Amino acid sequence: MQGIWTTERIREAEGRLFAVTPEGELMRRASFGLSVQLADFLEDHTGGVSGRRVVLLVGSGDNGGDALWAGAFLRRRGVAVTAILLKPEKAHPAGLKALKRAGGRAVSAEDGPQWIARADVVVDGIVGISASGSLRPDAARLVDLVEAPIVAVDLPSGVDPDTGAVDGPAVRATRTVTFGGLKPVHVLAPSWCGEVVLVDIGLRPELGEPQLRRLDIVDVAAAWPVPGPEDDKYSQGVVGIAAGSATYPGAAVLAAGSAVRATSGLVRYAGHAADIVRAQWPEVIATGTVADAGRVQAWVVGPGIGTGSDGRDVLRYVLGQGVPVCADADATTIIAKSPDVLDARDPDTPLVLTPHAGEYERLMGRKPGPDRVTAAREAAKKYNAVVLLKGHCTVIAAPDGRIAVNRPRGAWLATAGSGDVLSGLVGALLAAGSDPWLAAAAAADVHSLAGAIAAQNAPTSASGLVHAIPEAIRAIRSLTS
Ligand SMILES: NC(=O)C1=CN([C@@H]2O[C@H](COP(=O)(O)OP(=O)(O)OC[C@H]3O[C@@H](n4cnc5c(N)ncnc54)[C@H](O)[C@@H]3O)[C@@H](O)[C@H]2O)[C@@H](O)CC1
Ligand SMILES: Nc1ncnc2c1ncn2[C@@H]1O[C@H](COP(=O)(O)OP(=O)(O)O)[C@@H](O)[C@H]1O
Ligand SMILES: [K+]
Repeated sequence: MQGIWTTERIREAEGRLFAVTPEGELMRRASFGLSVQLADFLEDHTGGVSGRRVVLLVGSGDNGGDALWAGAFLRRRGVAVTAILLKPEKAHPAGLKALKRAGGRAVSAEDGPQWIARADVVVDGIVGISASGSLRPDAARLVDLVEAPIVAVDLPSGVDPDTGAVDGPAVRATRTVTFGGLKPVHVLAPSWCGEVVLVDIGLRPELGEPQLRRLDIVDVAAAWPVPGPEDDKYSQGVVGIAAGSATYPGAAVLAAGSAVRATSGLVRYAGHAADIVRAQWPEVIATGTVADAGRVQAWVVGPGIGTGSDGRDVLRYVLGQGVPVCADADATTIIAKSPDVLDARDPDTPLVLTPHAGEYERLMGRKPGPDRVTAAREAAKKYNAVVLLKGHCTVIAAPDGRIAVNRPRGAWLATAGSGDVLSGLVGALLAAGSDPWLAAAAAADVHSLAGAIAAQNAPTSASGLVHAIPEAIRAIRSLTS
C-alpha cells in the first residue's frame, strides 16, 4: 500500500530530519534527485541532454531553491539553463549563486517570455508545499505561454497540496518530482501532476503512519477472494442483490452480473426484475422479494429500487439481517430522507455507502466541496459506515479514520450504470468476508481497471464493464503471481 502524508506531517518530519542533518543537505538530496529526473525527462522527450534548453520558473521559497540547485547540476551535463525569477529579491540565495557559478542565467519575469518560447522543458519551481491558492497573475501569465512539457518540483503550482483542488490558474505538469513522501495532491489531482516520481531524501523513518493510502496491485490481488480446494458455492460467501424495479430493470442486471463475475460462488437476486435477471444471468437464483431470497452473507441494496415506501421496506429488511450491506444509489437517498431506517441495523454490522456528489449532498446536507477527503471522513463518522465518495479519484473513508484514494485509469467509467457495476463488486467482496474498507477500495480499483480494459481508448458501457471484470482480475493476479 502506498502511504500519503499531509503537508503538515511532511513539514513536521522534515523539521525532525533537519535537526539531525547538516545544513543544506536535504535540499541537496532533493535537487540532485530532481536533476537526475530532469535529465531523464530531457532524454525521453528530446533524445538527449547536453545542449538542451531548460527554463526554470522560480518562486520565492525553497521550491524555487530546489529548481535553482537542480539547474546548477544540469549545467554540469551541458544543459543551457535559464532561471526566470518571479521575485528576484527573494530567490533562494544559495541556489541562485550555485546556478550562476555553474554558468546558468537568471532573468526577470519581464524578460521571461523569450526564454520560455525556446525551452525544451520548463521546470515549475514556483511554489511547493507552502502554497496557498492558485497561481498569482505574474506566474499565471508566464505559465500560459509555455508550450514545452513542464516538470513540476514537488507539486504543480496552483493546485492545493492537501486537497488537490484547483480554483484558478495552475500548472499542468507532464511529470512531478516529489521528495520524501507522497502528498495528497499526488493522488487527488493526478491529471495535474502527470507521472509522479518520488525521490528518497531519507524522510520515511520520520513520517509515521500515513493519513491516506492507495492500494497497490498486490494489495488488490491479496484482497480478492480465490476459492480453495475445500470451498463450495456457499462457503465463499453468497451475495444478495436487492436492486431494479419495473422501471429500472437494467440496474438489477448490471449489479447482479457484476457480482457473478467478481467472485466464484453464488449470487441471489430479489426484486421486480427477477425474470430479466434470470434471462441474462441464468446462474443467479432470483426471487421476487428479499424475504424469500434465502440466506446471504452480504446484501447490495439500492440500484434502481426507487425511493418510495417499497424501497424503504426493502432497505429496512436487509439492514436488519445482521450481514454486511452495501447501500447504493436509491438506498442512499432513502437513508437521507428517512434516517430512521438505520435503526434496523446492528451498529456493529458493516455498512458501505457509495454516494456520488449529489447523493452525498442529500446524506450530509451540503456538497462535498473541494476537500473530498474531509467530506468522506465526516460522512463515515456520521453514519458509522464506510463511505465511498465517487468521482474521478474516488475516496474511501472508514469510520475508524482510514482513507484510501482510488487510482483512476481514464474517465471511461463516467457512463450510465457504472455505479451499479461497482456496487456488485463491493457486495461480492463483503460476502466473502473482506474488511469493508478494503472491500470498497479493492472494488473501486478493479472497477477502474475494468473500465480501462473495456474501453481501450474508445467509449464503453456499463455492460462492457461487467464483461471486463474477469480480465481485470486476471491482469491483477497475473501481475502479482
Ligand atoms: N523543508 C525541507 O526539508 C525540504 C523542502 N524542500 C522544498 O521546499 C518546498 C517548500 O518550501 P517553502 O516552505 O520555502 O515554501 P514554497 O517554496 O512552497 O513557497 C514559498 C512561498 O511562496 C509564497 N506563495 C504561497 N502561495 C503562493 C502562490 N499561490 N503563488 C505564488 N507564491 C505563493 C508563500 O509566501 C510561500 O511561503 C517544498 O515543496 C520542496 O520543494 C525540498 O528541498 C526538500 C527538503
Ligand atoms: N470522470 C470520471 N473519471 C473516473 N471515474 C468516474 C468519472 N466520473 C464517474 N466515475 C466513476 O463512475 C461511476 C459512476 O457511478 P454513478 O454516479 O453511481 O453512476 P450510475 O448511477 O450511472 O451508475 C463511479 O464509480 C465513479 O467513480
Ligand atoms: K512547484
